[in-house]
Amino acid sequence: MNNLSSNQNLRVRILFGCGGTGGHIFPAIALAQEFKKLGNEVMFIGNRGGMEEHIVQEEGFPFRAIKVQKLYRKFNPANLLFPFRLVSSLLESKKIMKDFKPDAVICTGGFVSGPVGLASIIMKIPLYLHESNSYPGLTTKFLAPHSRITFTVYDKTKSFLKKSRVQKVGVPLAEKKEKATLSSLTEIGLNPEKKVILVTGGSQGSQAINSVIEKTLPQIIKRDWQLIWQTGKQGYSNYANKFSNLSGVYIFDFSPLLSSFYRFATLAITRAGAITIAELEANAVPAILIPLPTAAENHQFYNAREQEKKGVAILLPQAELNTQTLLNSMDKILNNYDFYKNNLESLPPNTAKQDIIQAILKDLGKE
Ligand SMILES: CC(=O)N[C@H]1[C@@H](OP(=O)(O)OP(=O)(O)OC[C@H]2O[C@@H](n3ccc(=O)[nH]c3=O)[C@H](O)[C@@H]2O)O[C@H](CO)[C@@H](O)[C@@H]1O
Repeated sequence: MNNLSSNQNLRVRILFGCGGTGGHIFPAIALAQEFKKLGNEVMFIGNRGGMEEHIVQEEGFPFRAIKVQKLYRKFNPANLLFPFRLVSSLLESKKIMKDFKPDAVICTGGFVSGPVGLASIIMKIPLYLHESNSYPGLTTKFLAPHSRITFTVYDKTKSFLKKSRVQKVGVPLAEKKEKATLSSLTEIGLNPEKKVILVTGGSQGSQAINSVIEKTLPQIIKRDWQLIWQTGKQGYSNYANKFSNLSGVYIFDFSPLLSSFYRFATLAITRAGAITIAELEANAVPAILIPLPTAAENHQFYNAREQEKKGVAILLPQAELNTQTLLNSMDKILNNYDFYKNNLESLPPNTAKQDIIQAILKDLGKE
């Protein structure tokens, strides 16, 4: 057998099911990029109208939309539609699988993972899961007993997935599209000589963080610090109207350039989403983490607590968040900057993508 035909035998077709928030979509994008580089074929299923629809297609991957109904944890009239939508989205997923004929299905969370994972179980297609959070989401808990491997990030997660084969790997980080020219802060109107505070509320932005940043802005400017500020879509035009012409402030709703901004950040003020935390580590950026209090089972708090224990971040609960506590936390990091930087730089490298792909190919007998 020549090399080409033997490689063709090793190629696999991978179908991803993910959606809802960037935190569920980007780990799948990361794996898809890597699988594709190795010559494999990939496809995505996501919710029609969900943020995955444009993110996945912007990344150049084939995308098929299904219509899914989220099952809310608390009573919500929309839950009445759930059984009907589950059946129809399951049939839609099965149809896509019959056409695409995947060797494996990978679900990285979000309610769209439910019907996609379920269809793969019914069709006996090997299912793999990735859970970025310390406390697993509903779909992960439901699907995990049927997955070949459930990949996790935190030690604690295993205790919630007792009937599953679990492998701890970390968060696969996507290669974000870079504007090749963003090589200096001057390109976004900032001064490379001055300190830069990066504010990001995760893929959807954070109103609580935005509001305290607005109040703290005069002090930030007085101290001659600069601000790269992601507001999220909600409230963006209001903040942009007020502050986009202010010297030392670069404001945006959502940007594919976030990875560039990490590179220029002296410190960051963020929620405690799993992907944001992994990106902060990869870019060695000390952070003030303000966990989203309504996150399922308070998982962002536990994420942030782990980071504080490692000496790479400060946990600032939202209930204590105000201009003074924020400025105190910034000062604490800036006054002990070497401590935080050294701890970040001593972390082991993130090899989650490679580890997951190796484990899946081995499990499929394609190594
Ligand atoms: C509200 C909510 O349920 N949040 C959850 C969601 O967070 P969320 O979707 O906000 O995810 P993360 O904060 O973990 O990551 C945000 C992602 O969006 C990207 N980004 C953000 C802003 C921007 O302008 N450009 C950009 O590309 C970041 O680089 C990152 O890759 O999923 C995470 C992983 O399951 C969970 O830990 C969070 O608790």
